[in-house]
Amino acid sequence: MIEFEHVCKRFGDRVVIDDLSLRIDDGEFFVLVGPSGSGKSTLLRMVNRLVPVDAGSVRVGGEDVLSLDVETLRRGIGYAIQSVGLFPHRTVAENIATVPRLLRWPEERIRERVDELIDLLRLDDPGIGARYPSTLSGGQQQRVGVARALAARPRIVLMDEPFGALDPLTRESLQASLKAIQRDTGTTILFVTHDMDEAFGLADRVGLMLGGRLAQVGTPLDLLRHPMDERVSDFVGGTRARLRELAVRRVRDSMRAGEHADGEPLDADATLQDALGAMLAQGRERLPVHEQGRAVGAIVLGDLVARGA
Ligand SMILES: Nc1ncnc2c1ncn2[C@@H]1O[C@H](COP(=O)(O)OP(=O)(O)OP(=O)(O)O)[C@@H](O)[C@H]1O
Repeated sequence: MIEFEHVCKRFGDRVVIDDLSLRIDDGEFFVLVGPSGSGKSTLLRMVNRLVPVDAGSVRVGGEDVLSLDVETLRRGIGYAIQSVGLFPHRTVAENIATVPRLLRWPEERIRERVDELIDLLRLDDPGIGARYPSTLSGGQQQRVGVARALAARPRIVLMDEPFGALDPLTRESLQASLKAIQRDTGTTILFVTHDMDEAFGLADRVGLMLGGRLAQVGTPLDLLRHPMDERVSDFVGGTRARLRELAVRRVRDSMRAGEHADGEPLDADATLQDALGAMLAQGRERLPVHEQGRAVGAIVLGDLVARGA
C-alpha cells in the first residue's frame, strides 16, 4: 500500500504538489496521467525519496518513508524510467541481476531469476543475456529496464513513462507483457504517463493530475462516463471518449450469452475495439465469442452501436 497524506512540494515559488492525498491499494495498477508539468513525476519520486516532501507524509506498507533507511527503501521498490538508465558496461544479465546481487541472493537463484525474466519479457534473441545494452534495440532496452525493476520481486514498482520513446507496436506489446506480469504477481504498480490511451489500457484506477492536484481519481470507465468537470472531460477526450470506451470495455460484458454466430471467434477477454476491428476485417455483423476454447455466446455490431459507442 502507498499512501500520500496532505503532501506538498514547492520548487522556489512554484507549488508543484498542492496538499495532495491518495491511497493506492496492494496489488493495484494505479496510473497517474496528466499534462506535462502537472507534478506526476514529482509525486512518484516522493515514494522512493528522490524528492523530499515539504509537508505531509508518504507511507509505504504503513511506514513513513522518512523513518526508513533510504538505501533499504530503494532496494525494496522497483523503479523504471523512460531513459532506461541501463549500465552500459554491464551485460543484460548483469543489469537485470543488480538488485538481487545487492541483496546477496545466492548465484544460482540469481541465474534462475534472470532466465525467468528474460523469458517473461520475451527477450528471446538467443544469447541476449551476454550482450551489452548498446547492441539492443530501443524496445529490448526498455524490456531489460522493466526486467531489472522487477528482478528482486519488489512488492511495489514505480514506473515513470517507461515506454515513452517506443513505436506504437512495441509499446503495445510491452504494455501487454507488463499487465500480464502484474496480474500474475499482484505487484503494486504506480505508473506515470501523459498518454491517456496508455493510462486507460493499463490502469485499475487512474488519477488525473492537473496543476499539482488530483482532478479526479477513478476507474477508466468512471473518468470516461462521469468526468467530474469540464477540465476532466476535455482531458479524457471529449467525443473521442466514446471510442476510448471501446478500448476499455471487454467483449464478455457486451456479448449475448448462449447465442450462436459464424466466423473467426473472439476471446471473451478481447476489447470491444478488437471486436469492432474483427467485424470490419471479416465483414460480419456478429461473431462467436469463446472462453478457454469453448463457445459462450455472440457479439453483435448493433449492440455496440446502440450503446452509443
Ligand atoms: N528539481 C527541480 N527543480 C525545480 N523545478 C522542478 C524540479 N523538478 C520538477 N520541477 C518542476 O516541477 C513541475 C512539475 O514537474 P514534474 O516533472 O513532476 O511534472 P510531470 O507532470 O511529471 O511532467 P512531465 O510529463 O513533463 O514529466 C515542473 O514545472 C517542473 O519544471
